[in-house]
Amino acid sequence: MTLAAALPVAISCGEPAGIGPEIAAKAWAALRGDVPLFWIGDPTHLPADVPVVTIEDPAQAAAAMPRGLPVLPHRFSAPNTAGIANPANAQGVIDVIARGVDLVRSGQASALCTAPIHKKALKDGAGFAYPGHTEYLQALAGAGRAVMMLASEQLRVVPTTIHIALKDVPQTLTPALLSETIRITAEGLRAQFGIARPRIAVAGLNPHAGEGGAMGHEETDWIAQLVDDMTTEGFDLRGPLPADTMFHATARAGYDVAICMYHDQALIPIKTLDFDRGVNVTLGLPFIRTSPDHGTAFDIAGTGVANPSSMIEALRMAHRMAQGTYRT
Ligand SMILES: NC(=O)C1=CN([C@@H]2O[C@H](COP(=O)(O)OP(=O)(O)OC[C@H]3O[C@@H](n4cnc5c(N)ncnc54)[C@H](O)[C@@H]3O)[C@@H](O)[C@H]2O)C=CC1
Ligand SMILES: NCC(=O)COP(=O)(O)O
Repeated sequence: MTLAAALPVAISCGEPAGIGPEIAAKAWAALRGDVPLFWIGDPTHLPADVPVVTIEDPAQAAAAMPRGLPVLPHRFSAPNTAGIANPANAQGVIDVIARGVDLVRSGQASALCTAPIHKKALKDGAGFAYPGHTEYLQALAGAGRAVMMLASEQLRVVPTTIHIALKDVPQTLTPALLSETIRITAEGLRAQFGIARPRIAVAGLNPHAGEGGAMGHEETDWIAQLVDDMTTEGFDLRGPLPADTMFHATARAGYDVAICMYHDQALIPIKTLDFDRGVNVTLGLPFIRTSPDHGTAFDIAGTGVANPSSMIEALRMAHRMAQGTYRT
């Protein structure tokens, strides 16, 4: 399909005080011949030297791409300062995400690629009830559970529990939650990544995967049994594996995705291996959503040094998934 004929990917602006506007503009410059896209946000938040083409309709995005970053304007009411979130802009950030979802679900955009939000700024500024995009998109979709996966060339990881305090992980982690996470992940890898029978590694919760009950009991109580039961059902599973030894190169070659028990168990290995090229993709939604793996980077916002590579990978992945051509 030609660039002009393909539906564009919608980019939500994310936190305007962060690096989101800068990496979106840099991604446009890198992808203008490859990926039709448009940015939803306030054009005054973009770096001053970015050529902007204001559009009224996503259908105008592809034709605008050679001339500048296509922008579907969404005006914010309060001033924006790089590196300092303005609470008065929090609701605008949330509204732009919802607008992007509407455009994808109404068939005007092919996928949503979200620039990073500052979770605390949204909570403090607008009482945002969700700890992240994943949970918000799940609520907007109203179609069951959404699962976070981070993917790069070297590794894919899924945190079973996501944005919760470490002390709450053991109670939140249940057989039903883990089983559902494995099912959604397997289906997502089949449908969106072209892996017919994904090889799935399941991490333990405790050091050394509990070492037979010597260092924790969740593995012997139920995780090992769940892995056995789902293997009998036909899933290609291994585990529970000690998390400290399942991410080295030889171990990684043995599976397509690692199901982890909590946020940092999953995200530390992938961000250490591939911070610049990791992509956050939400599985289980009735539409495509990707995002860079990093956050708002307030410490470098406005300085022009932000690396757009992860954003570029996220946009490429979204576009190829929408075209049905994304294969690992
Ligand atoms: N998808 C999303 O909306 C995400 C949002 N966040 C949010 O971002 C905020 C800040 O989180 P942090 O933990 O500080 O992580 P961060 O990723 O924003 O920054 C961590 C470090 O990496 C650097 N960095 C990040 N992205 C970079 C890029 N593209 N180019 C060059 N350097 C880069 C930063 O300058 C900083 O030194 C938090 O509110 C967090 O919740 C974090 C991850 C994803
Ligand atoms: N650490 C990953 C992260 O916070 C991204 O979460 P989400 O906003 O994509 O749900």
